[in-house]
Amino acid sequence: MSKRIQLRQARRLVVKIGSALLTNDGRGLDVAALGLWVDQIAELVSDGVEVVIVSSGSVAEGMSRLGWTVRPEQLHELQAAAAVGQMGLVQTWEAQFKRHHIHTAQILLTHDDLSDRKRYLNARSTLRALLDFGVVPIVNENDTVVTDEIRFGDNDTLGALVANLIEAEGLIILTDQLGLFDKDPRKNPDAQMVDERRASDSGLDAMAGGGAGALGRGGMQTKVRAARLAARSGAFTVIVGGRIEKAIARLRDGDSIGTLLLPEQGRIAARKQWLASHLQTRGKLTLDQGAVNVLCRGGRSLLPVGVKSVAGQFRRGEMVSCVDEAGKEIARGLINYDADEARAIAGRSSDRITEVLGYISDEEMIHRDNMVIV
Ligand SMILES: Nc1ncnc2c1ncn2[C@@H]1O[C@H](COP(=O)(O)OP(=O)(O)O)[C@@H](O)[C@H]1O
Ligand SMILES: N[C@@H](CCC(=O)OP(=O)(O)O)C(=O)O
Repeated sequence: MSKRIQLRQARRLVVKIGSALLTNDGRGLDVAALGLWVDQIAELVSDGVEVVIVSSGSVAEGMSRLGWTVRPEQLHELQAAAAVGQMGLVQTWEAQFKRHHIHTAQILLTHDDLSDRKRYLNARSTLRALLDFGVVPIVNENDTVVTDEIRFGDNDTLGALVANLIEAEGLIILTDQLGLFDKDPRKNPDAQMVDERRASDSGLDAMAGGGAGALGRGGMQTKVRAARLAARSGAFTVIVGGRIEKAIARLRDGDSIGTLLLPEQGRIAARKQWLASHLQTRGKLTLDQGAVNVLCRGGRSLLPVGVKSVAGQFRRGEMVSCVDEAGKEIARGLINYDADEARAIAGRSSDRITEVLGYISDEEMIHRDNMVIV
């Protein structure tokens, strides 16, 4: 069997696990299965791989704890079930990772959090800090405060958005089927599994038309869509059976299990394209010659010390243009400070930011990952 290099080389991964798998098809949290995934993820972590888990199952687990056998129609009942079930989910993840002396953290997100630039940067900084500390974040939708998402949303999309957010190399979607089939295998016993495709392949849509299982929200359609979303930041997606023995460890070894959906372009090119597509700039930073030279060499962040003046009104997370003293545009990027704060720290060394602002969110005015040289 040919080996897949993508997974062997990955340093940062998102692992998304669906409701049916996590809750033993709705019978209650499958602690044994969860423990086995944790063992494999702990091995990745000790290998130096950074892992974020996107865990579904709060509604299913809440229903099971409350003794409900039929999924309620009322939104607030679903939200109540999610709140009850989330307790069990995070407790179980925490207890299982504790066996490996790994800390976990609960992150509850809504789609809005990731579309608002400022909150996007905040979520990104928190997740990055957790990963730096060797913690495994456990992400789910914040079902208490969302309305549409609990009905139409799905964690496949959330998994892809998190992969974009942390610039993961790959998204692993564990589900109750062995992978993506050319038609719904529950209804078609002759269905064939897809081994590898481009995520953009339009032929995938017809295959994934079959709807979700009783507990899941998305089915394969949302998984294919998630793969396309992940591909926008250059990440690959694997859709794979979570009940396959040692699925995660085997993927890491490069085994061709499940379906691999590939991006069109690499991560750096994809990120630059994404940044470049944010055409609207909200402000302008004029840089001194030293900063211009450093940025033009590439691969470096912009520090406040290299900024001579700040024009415009903008908020943290918005796109600004960086120009040289003659007004020629050098770079664009997502700024870490509001306009007034940027004005206050411009020209100063980063170790004075706390003294001037009373706090520090980042040492850089614009981080190199959030900047494109023009
Ligand atoms: N082409 C397909 N290949 C595989 N599964 C499919 C396909 N079309 C529809 N499905 C259905 O999608 C289900 C998985 O989606 P879902 O229930 O949302 O899972 P999860 O809880 O893992 O997100 C499978 O049980 C399967 O019946
Ligand atoms: N926040 C919800 C997500 C539901 C969901 O997306 O389920 P799935 O399709 O099984 O991943 C929950 O935890 O139940």
